[in-house]
Amino acid sequence: MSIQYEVEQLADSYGVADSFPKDFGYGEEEADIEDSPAPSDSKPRILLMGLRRSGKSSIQKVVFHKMSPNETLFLESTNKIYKDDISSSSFVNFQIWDFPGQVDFLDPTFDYEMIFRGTGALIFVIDAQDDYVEALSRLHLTVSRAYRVNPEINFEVFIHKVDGLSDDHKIETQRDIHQRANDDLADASLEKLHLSFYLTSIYDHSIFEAFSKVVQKLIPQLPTLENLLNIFISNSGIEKAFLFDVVSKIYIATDSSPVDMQSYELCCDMIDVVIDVSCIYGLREDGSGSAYDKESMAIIKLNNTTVLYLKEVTKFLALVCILREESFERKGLIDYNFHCFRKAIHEVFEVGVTIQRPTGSQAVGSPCTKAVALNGTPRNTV
Ligand SMILES: Nc1nc2c(ncn2[C@@H]2O[C@H](COP(=O)(O)OP(=O)(O)OP(=O)(O)O)[C@@H](O)[C@H]2O)c(=O)[nH]1
Repeated sequence: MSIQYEVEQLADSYGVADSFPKDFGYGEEEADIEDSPAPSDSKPRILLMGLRRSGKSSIQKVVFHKMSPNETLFLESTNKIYKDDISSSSFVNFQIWDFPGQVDFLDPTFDYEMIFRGTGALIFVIDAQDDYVEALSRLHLTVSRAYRVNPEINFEVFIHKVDGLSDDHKIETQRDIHQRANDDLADASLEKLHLSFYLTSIYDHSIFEAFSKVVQKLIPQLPTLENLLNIFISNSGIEKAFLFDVVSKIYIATDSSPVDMQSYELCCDMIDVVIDVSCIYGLREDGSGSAYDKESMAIIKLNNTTVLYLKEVTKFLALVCILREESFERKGLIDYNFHCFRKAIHEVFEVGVTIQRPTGSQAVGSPCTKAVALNGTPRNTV
């Protein structure tokens, strides 16, 4: 498909400190930000668990560190818990803990009570290209332990590496894993424990889509965001709108019309184009400046009368819309509605920050640890 694009004023300045370094600002292990509301260990966390070589580290590297899928072939096995704090450059203020495959619950040094108590979501990764009998028994052991400690955890199962399977085989594998995992829970009288299943691969957008759904469940403001998006698109003649965390390309909310993978992929690709072009042409001569800032916006006109429209919402968030060319003729109206939408989003997250502030760090184990803290609005820009 040939693409004609205009990228306007991609970057001006957010200051050197806010510029995107090569990995878009993600720190390595446990990089804590100075004005972080909670000490790094009490931040809500997402756990990545599963058997050895199931693909846990690859998922984390591809989604949050821009590693290309082929490079994951050279990843070494993880042999201790790897804590990745992604709050300094992402909207979502959480930690991801990547576990080594062989976590032993009987090991007295493994304080699983402490770990599960502060957990928002537990992602269990199953290698769909391998025999998954052992993975299923490990899944059962892990989720039943975790549920006893903290029934508030969202349990997510990634049936991973499905790029190697045919479409029929994918459906059959998902059905089989779903059936067996739930039978095991029923046998243990744990019917209330709900597992969600996703077919994923790092070689396409499915891993970003699945991670988006996991993160969305942890955002308390989700219904408000969806509502705002619905109002915005219905008053602007827009077909679909996604609110993206720019760095990870996770969408944290969309309007209530169904998501089709193609639209999502198109929007992800647009973010890549904007950031890449901006990194080349948007920085100052001395290389300072930021690839994404308040001025960031882009319009891409496709040759099938579809228009993609991207605009900055906050330091970490962008709105990407899909609309028809004829609707785009009323750009003034869209921009006015966007202005109101942006203001509302800032208000939603300002309230969130104000509510979080008096309590300071969240008490580990309190019900609110399920919800991720959000970097929705930069405090000094509203
Ligand atoms: N085909 C395919 N291979 C994948 C996918 N994800 C990961 N892999 C490969 O699986 C292998 C193991 O990946 P890792 O990410 O190291 O697995 P891990 O679960 O972190 O392993 P441990 O650190 O030993 O627990 C690597 O060779 C990856 O390239 C996928 O979606 N599809």
